[in-house]
Amino acid sequence: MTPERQRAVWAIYVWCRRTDELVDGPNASCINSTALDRWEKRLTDLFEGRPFDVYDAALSDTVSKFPVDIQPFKDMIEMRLDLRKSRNKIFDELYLYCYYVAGTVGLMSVPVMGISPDSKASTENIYNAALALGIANQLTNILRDVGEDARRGRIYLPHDELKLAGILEDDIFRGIVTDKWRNFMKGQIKRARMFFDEAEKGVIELNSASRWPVWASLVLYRQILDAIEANDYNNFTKRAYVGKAKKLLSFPVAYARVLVGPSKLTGMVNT
Ligand SMILES: CC(C)=CCC/C(C)=C/CC/C(C)=C/CC/C(C)=C/COP(=O)(O)OP(=O)(O)O
Repeated sequence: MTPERQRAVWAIYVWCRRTDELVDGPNASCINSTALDRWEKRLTDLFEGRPFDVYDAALSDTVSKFPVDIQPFKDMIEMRLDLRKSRNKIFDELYLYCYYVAGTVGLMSVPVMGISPDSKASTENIYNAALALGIANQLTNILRDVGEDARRGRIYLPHDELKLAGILEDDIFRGIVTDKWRNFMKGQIKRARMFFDEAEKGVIELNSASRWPVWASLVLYRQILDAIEANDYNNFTKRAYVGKAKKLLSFPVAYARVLVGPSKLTGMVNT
């Protein structure tokens, strides 16, 4: 990415990381809605060019250079307290959680990545693809960390789908890979891949300088799903990850994939 875009992505990352630490970090129990109101006030101040500290100033700089919208940042703050729960009854609840923790990051990123001047796609479709990548990444993150989250007393997977698959919470806490678990995980992985497919349609519509890093990140994160399958769905005690060799191989493949622009590839048809 261009140095300016790199700095902008770092500034967004740092703000998201600080927000995540506030709400989900080691001292989250001391953070109440008043504290989050103060954090949101700092956000509106930095968007208006009045940053509080050097990190806020980095995001102020980004806001002054790219048409970044404040709403996804507010969304990431607004709902975090309500969503800080350790269970999801249905997928809609899990989806909402993924939107606020990761979908928002996709929406924050599009103005920095830039849309190709050759793109024929609607802005809405491109933002939907960015949202889908955030959701896909977060779902993958959740499927990778089932054992780790369970050890923290958290089961993000939809309760109704677990019940339908005949899986009890205790089965997850015990961490035994059964055929029921394998079948359940196959469905979860299939759904996560659907969101990656949705995201793919939008990558090619981005500015040429941004396509490769975004595509590479999509390919790399999606390969975590392959690693879970390769581990025979044991995401209880085995951490699925993409090895260095496979990662390195992914970069030239990703580069070749995005060399052509939206005008030549069947990117996103205006629907
Ligand atoms: C596709 C189009 C049109 C644009 C791209 C838009 C982008 C860049 C989307 C990506 C959004 C993104 C990076 C979301 C964050 C996903 C995620 C799982 C974050 C978790 O981060 P960590 O908490 O550091 O992960 P670990 O759990 O591995 O520590």
